[in-house]
Amino acid sequence: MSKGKLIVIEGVDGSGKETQSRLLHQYLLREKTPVLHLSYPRYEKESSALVKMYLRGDFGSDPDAISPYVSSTFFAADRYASYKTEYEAFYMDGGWVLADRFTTSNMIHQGGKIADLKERKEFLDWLVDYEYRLYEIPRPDVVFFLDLPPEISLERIRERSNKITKEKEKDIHESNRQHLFHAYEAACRIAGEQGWHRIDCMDGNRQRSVEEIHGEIVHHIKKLGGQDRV
Ligand SMILES: Nc1ncnc2c1ncn2[C@@H]1O[C@H](COP(=O)(O)OP(=O)(O)O)[C@@H](O)[C@H]1O
Ligand SMILES: Cc1cn([C@H]2C[C@H](O)[C@@H](COP(=O)(O)OP(=O)(O)O)O2)c(=O)[nH]c1=O
Repeated sequence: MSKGKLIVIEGVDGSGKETQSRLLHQYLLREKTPVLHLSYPRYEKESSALVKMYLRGDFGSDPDAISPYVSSTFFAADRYASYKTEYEAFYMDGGWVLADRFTTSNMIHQGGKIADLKERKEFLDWLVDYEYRLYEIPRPDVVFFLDLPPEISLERIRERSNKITKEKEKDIHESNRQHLFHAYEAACRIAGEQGWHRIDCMDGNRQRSVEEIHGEIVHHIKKLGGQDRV
C-alpha cells in the first residue's frame, strides 16, 4: 500500500480555512475517500501547551519580539505529536489527511516576522529541515492558499472569540494588525516560491461566495489523482 495524500488549506486568520476545510472534508467523505480532518494548533491537546502560552502572551505580547525560530518549535512539536498519535499509520496505509494549517503556517506567520528576504530564506530552509527531515512530518502534496486581503480578513475576525479561551480577547497574532499584514505579504511571496495553489477569494471588489471557492478547490482535487473515486 502506498502513502496517502496530505492536503493543506492555508491562509491568514479569517480567510476561510475552517469553512473550506469542513466543506472539502464533507465532499471527500461523500466520495468515499478515507480521510481525516485535522486542524492546527490542536488547542485541546497537551502538546499545544507552549503554543497557548505563546499566543496568550505569556512570553510577551509583541509577536515580533519573540524569535520565529523559537516560536516555530512550539507549533512543530504539536504537529509531531499529532503525526505520531493521530495519523501516521492511517496515512502510511493510503489514507488522506486534510489539514487546516500546517508547517505552511509557520512559514507565513513566523517567516513573516523576518523582513530581510535573505534571512527569511535561511529561516524557511531551517524550518523545512526541522519539520520534514528531523521530525519526519510528511510534506503536503498540495497546499491551497486562500488569498484574501488582510483588510477584509480583519473585518471577519473582529467580532470572533479566540480559540484558546473562547473569549472575545484576541491572541497576540490576531490583535496585531502589523503581524497579519506581514503574514499576508509573506504568504503571497512564499505561495509562488513553493508552488502552492492560490485561490483568489475576491472577484474585483466582491468577496467570492463560500460555494464558488469550494467549487474551485474541488476542481483541483479531482485532478490530484491517486484515488480512483476523486
Ligand atoms: N467566502 C466567504 N464569504 C464571506 N464570509 C466568509 C466566507 N468564508 C468564510 N466566511 C466567514 O468568515 C469568518 C472566518 O472564516 P473561517 O472559516 O473561520 O476562517 P479561518 O479558519 O481562516 O480563520 C467566518 O465568520 C465565516 O463564516
Ligand atoms: C499551526 C500554526 C499556527 N500559527 C499561528 C497562526 C495564527 O495566527 C495562530 C493561531 O492559529 P488559529 O487559531 O488557527 O488561527 P485562525 O483560526 O484565527 O486562523 O497561530 C503559526 O504561527 N504556526 C503554526 O504552525
